[in-house]
Amino acid sequence: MSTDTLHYQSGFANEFATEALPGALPEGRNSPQQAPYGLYAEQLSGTAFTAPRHANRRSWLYRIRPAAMHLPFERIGEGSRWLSRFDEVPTPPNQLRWDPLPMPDASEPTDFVDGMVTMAGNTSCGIHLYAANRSMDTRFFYNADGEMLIVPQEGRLHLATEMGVLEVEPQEIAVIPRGVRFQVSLPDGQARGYVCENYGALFKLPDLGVIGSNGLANPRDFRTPVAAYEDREGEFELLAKFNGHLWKAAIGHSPLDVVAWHGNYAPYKYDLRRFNAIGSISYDHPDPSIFLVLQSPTDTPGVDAIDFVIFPPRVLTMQNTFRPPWFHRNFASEFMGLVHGAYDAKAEGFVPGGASLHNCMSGHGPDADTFAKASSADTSKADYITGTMAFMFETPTVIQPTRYALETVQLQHEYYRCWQGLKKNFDPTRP
Ligand SMILES: O=C(O)Cc1cc(O)ccc1O
Ligand SMILES: [Fe+2]
Repeated sequence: MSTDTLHYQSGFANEFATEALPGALPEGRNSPQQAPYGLYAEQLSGTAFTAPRHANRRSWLYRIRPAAMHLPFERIGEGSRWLSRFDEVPTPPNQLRWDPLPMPDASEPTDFVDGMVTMAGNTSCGIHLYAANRSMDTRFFYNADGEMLIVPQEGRLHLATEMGVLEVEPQEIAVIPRGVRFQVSLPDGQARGYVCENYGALFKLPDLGVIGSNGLANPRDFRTPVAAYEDREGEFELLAKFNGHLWKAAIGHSPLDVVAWHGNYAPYKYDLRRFNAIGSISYDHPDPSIFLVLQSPTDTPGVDAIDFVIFPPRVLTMQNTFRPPWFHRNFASEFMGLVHGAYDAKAEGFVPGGASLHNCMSGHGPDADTFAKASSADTSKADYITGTMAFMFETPTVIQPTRYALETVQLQHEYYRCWQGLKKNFDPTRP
C-alpha cells in the first residue's frame, strides 16, 4: 500500500490535538495571556463562527510568528494558467476527452503552483491539472478561494503544511483546507495529477443511510498530520490565491512555524484503496452515487455542490445484467480522471492522466467495443475488476471548460467516434 512512513492522527474532522514540543499546547484555554515557549496563539476558522456545531470547523495554532507578518502582496501577472472564471468561451454540449498533460520539460523547472492549468469549473469548483518537475524550495502557498482536493496521478507529493507534513502517492488523495499555508516538494522529481478546488461547503463524509454504520470511506482511514515546525529565516515568497488571482508577498521566515495546534480544521489524506465498495449482488448496475467518497453539501438536502466519486477495483456479480455503466444522460455534469489502469466503460482512449467531461444532458456511456463485449458476456460468472482507479468530480451545475481546455492539443477531437460504431440491432420481429 502507501509508501508513506510519516506519523498521522486518525479520523475525519476530529478534535485533534498535537504538539511538536512538550507542553506547547495551552491547557484548558485557547488564548492564555502568554502562550507556552513564547508562541503566538492564532485562530484559523474554516466556517462562519456561528455555523452549527456539527459543521463548525476551526483550529488554534501556536506559532513562532503570526500569519500577519509578511510584506504587502502584489498581483502576479497574467502568466498563470490557473483561472477562476469560466465564461471565456461558450460551453459546448459535446462529450469531451483529453490526453494527459505532458510533464514539463527539464529545461523549464515548474513547481506545483506554476504547473497548475485550469481545465474547467463553475460556481462550485475549479478543476485543474498539475504537472511539475520542481520543488517549491523558497515558496509557500495558500488558497483563500477554496479547499484543494488533490488527486495525484504520477509521482508522490510531499506536502509540508503549517499543521504538519503529509505525503501522498497516486491512488491516495490529500485535502488542504482553505487558508492553510503549504509547500510542495517532489520526492520522485516530477509529478502530475488533478485538483478540485472547492469554493463551497467543506468536503464531508456522506451519510450512509441503510448501508449502516460502516462502509464506503471509513472515517478512521483519514489521516491528519502531527504538528511539525521549522524555525527558518531567509528570503522567501508567500503566494496566495485570493479572489480568483494569484498574489505574492515577500516573507522573511518560513510560515510553516506552527509548533502545536488543536482543532478540527486541518489537512488530511486518504488512501482510495481503502474504500469499501458496496454494489449490487443481484441484478442491474446501480447509480454511481454508491461510490461517493466526499461531498460538498448545499442547503438542499440530497443535492451536493460537488461529489467526489471513485471507481475502484471491485467484483461484479450482477446476473442477466449489462454490467458496465449504462447509456445515460444526467442532470449532473461529470468531469472524470483516471489515476491508473483502465475504466470499465471505455475500452480505449481514456488513459491514465487523461480526463473527460460529460456535461448536463449530454448522452454518453460505454463505447461500441465495451457494449459489444458486455452484451454477450457470461453473467453467471463474476467479473474481477482489478488494477484500476478512476474518479469523477460531479456537480449539479454545468462544468464550463476553459479556452485552454478547448484549444489544447490534448483534446481528442475524434472522441465522438467511440459511439459511432454502435450497430442498429433493432428487429421488430424478435422480441
Ligand atoms: O459516465 C460515467 O462513466 C460515470 C458513470 C458511471 C456509472 O457507473 C454510472 C453513471 C455514470 O455517469
Ligand atoms: Fe456518466
